[in-house]
Amino acid sequence: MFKGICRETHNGNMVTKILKIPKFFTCIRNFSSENVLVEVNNKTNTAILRLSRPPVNGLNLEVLNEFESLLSQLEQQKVNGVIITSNKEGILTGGIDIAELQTIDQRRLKKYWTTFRDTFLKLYNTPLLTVAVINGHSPAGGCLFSTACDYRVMTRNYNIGGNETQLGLVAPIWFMDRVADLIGHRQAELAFTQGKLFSTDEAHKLGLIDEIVENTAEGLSKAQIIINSFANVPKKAREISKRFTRQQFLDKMIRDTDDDIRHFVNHIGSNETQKIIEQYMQKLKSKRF
Ligand SMILES: CCCCCC/C=C\CC(=O)SCCNC(=O)CCNC(=O)[C@H](O)C(C)(C)COP(=O)(O)OP(=O)(O)OC[C@H]1O[C@@H](n2cnc3c(N)ncnc32)[C@H](O)[C@@H]1OP(=O)(O)O
Repeated sequence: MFKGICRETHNGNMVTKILKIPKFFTCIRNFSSENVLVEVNNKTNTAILRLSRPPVNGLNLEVLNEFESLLSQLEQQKVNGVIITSNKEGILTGGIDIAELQTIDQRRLKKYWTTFRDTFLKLYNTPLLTVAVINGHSPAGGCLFSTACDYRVMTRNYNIGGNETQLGLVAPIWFMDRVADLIGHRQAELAFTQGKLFSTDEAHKLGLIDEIVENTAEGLSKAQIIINSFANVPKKAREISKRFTRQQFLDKMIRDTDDDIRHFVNHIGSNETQKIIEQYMQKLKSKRF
């Protein structure tokens, strides 16, 4: 049995009823937050999590907190898989909401970066099967979060990669490590020193994404096929194998937590970097990049 909630009015009063829904009854249960929409298909027990924060799904503190909390809920519900995508075809996410970086308040920067790291770690470390359906541009933070998933499919004619160097910023070392895991050290070195954004085709050739699809609908059904392909794999063995293959990266990232946060706060909080960020924002607004 699944539990569902139904709200109705009786004699002018709003009452909430807990409904018991038989498992065989196919329906969708939604429990979206403000910026992240979630629907779980009761038949496949697969969740689709859609970023939904106009205009570019910028990763601000609220989006990160909501994302992390929804993923925890899906872990508790023991869904068979989670598909991560955008509600807006054309942009998975514009990465970090640059407004979050426009401050020299060290406490604020520390809070943001701690949350950013924790959200990434939650996704990287979840025992759930995760598939990114990259249905639009995915620069910087967008690319990073997709590398945390177990599988990536991407629609044609968009860009993905770590463009921080082009902005005059330096991507975190663990982002570089994660990309190197997928495309090899040499290609990652070239990509990050150039701040390179790859086309869908280039990303596929390098192994940054696993498959190319024509549109979101095809991406979602491909993701479901990937999730189904694990149906006969013993769950515990898969989860432990995932943990083992990711343990080394995880240990290093956790060991380096203090250094990484300190470096972020000093780097972003310096007047020099603030000027660079301000100039980039102006370029972005006047579309001169
Ligand atoms: C020690 C560790 C240090 C770590 C440092 C980590 C630093 C950075 C990591 C990041 O993630 S930085 C963000 C990097 N992201 C980008 O550079 C993406 C920039 N955006 C774009 O390329 C494009 O906007 C887009 C995502 C491809 C979408 O293009 P589109 O033409 O559809 O939309 P725009 O007109 O360009 O944008 C609409 C609107 O959104 C504003 N905007 C875009 N991206 C951001 C963003 N990341 N943060 C805040 N605001 C953003 C853009 O300025 C437009 O605003 P208005 O002009 O409409 O007000």
